[in-house]
Amino acid sequence: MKLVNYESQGKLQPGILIDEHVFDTKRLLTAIGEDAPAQLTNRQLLTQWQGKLAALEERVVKSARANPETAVGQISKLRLGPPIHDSSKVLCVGLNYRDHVAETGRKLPSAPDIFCKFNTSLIGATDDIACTSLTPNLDFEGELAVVIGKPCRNVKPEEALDYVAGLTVLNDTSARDLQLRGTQWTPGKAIDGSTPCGPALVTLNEISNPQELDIQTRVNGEVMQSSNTSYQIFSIADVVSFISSFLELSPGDIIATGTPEGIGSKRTPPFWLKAGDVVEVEISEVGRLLNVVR
Ligand SMILES: O=C(O)C/C=C\CC(=O)C(=O)O
Repeated sequence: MKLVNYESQGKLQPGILIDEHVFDTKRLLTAIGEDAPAQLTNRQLLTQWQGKLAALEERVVKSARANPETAVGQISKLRLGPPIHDSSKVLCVGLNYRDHVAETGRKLPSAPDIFCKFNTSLIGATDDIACTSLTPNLDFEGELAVVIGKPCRNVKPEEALDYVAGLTVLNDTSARDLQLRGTQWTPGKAIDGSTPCGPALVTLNEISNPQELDIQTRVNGEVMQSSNTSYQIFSIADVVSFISSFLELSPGDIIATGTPEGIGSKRTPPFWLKAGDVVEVEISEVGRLLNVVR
C-alpha cells in the first residue's frame, strides 16, 4: 500500500495511492464499514491498524477499483505533504555509507551516529526548498527513510523489520556552515521546511529487498550521488535495533538511514545548491522527490 498526505482546503488529508490516483483514506474506510475518525492521520492509521495493513489494503483497493469516480485526483495534480506530518520522532543516521565516511575524512563509526530533525523540518515531494536566505552552503543528501509501524523497544536486529511499516524517500538537505559551526549538527540539519520527504510511505510488503535498492540524487539532471542501500554500514534492522535500545519508537516515527558518497561539500571545488536548482532523489521501488531550491 502507498500512503500519502494530500492537501485539500489548506489541510493535509490521509490518502491512498492506487493506480496513480489518490483516494481519500477516511472515505475508503467508511466505504468498507470501518471507523474513520474525522481527524485521522497516517500516523493514527498505522497505530490503529498495526500489523494488519495488508488485510486492509486488499479491502480498500477492491473498493477503490470498483468506484474509480471517488478518487480525489491524479497524484501529479495534487500537492502532497510528507507522508507522515505528525511523527513523535524524526531521527537520522549520519555517516552510514563507507565511501561517504571516506569522503568526509572521518573514521568509520562503531555505532550508528544519530541526530534529529523535527516535523517542522519536513516538506512534501514537490515543495520548494526555501533555505538559501539562511545559508550560502546548502547541500543535498539523498536518503532512504524508514517509517515505524508498531511500538518498538529493545528489539534485536533479527526482529527489527517486523516493526517497520514501510519506506519513503528523504533529502536530508544540510546547511554545512551551520552544521559544522559547533559540535552539534542540529542548526544545519533541522531548518524549517528544509527536508523533502515522500511522495508516499510504501509498505514493506511492496519492497523486494530494502537492502538492495538503488538510490540516486540529481541536480539539474546531473547525477551527483548514485549508490545502493546494500552499501550501508548499519542496515535498517541494525539502526532500528540500536535506536530501540535507548528509546521507544512509535508508529509513524521516521528514521532517515544516511546518505551515500557524492555530497556537494566534498567536491573540488565544493558544489552548493542555489536558487532555481532542481534537486531529485530517486529510490527504486520507493519513489522520487523533485524539489526546486529557493
Ligand atoms: O563534513 C563533514 O565531516 C560532515 C559532512 C557530512 C556528514 C553528514 O551530514 C551525514 O549526514 O552523513
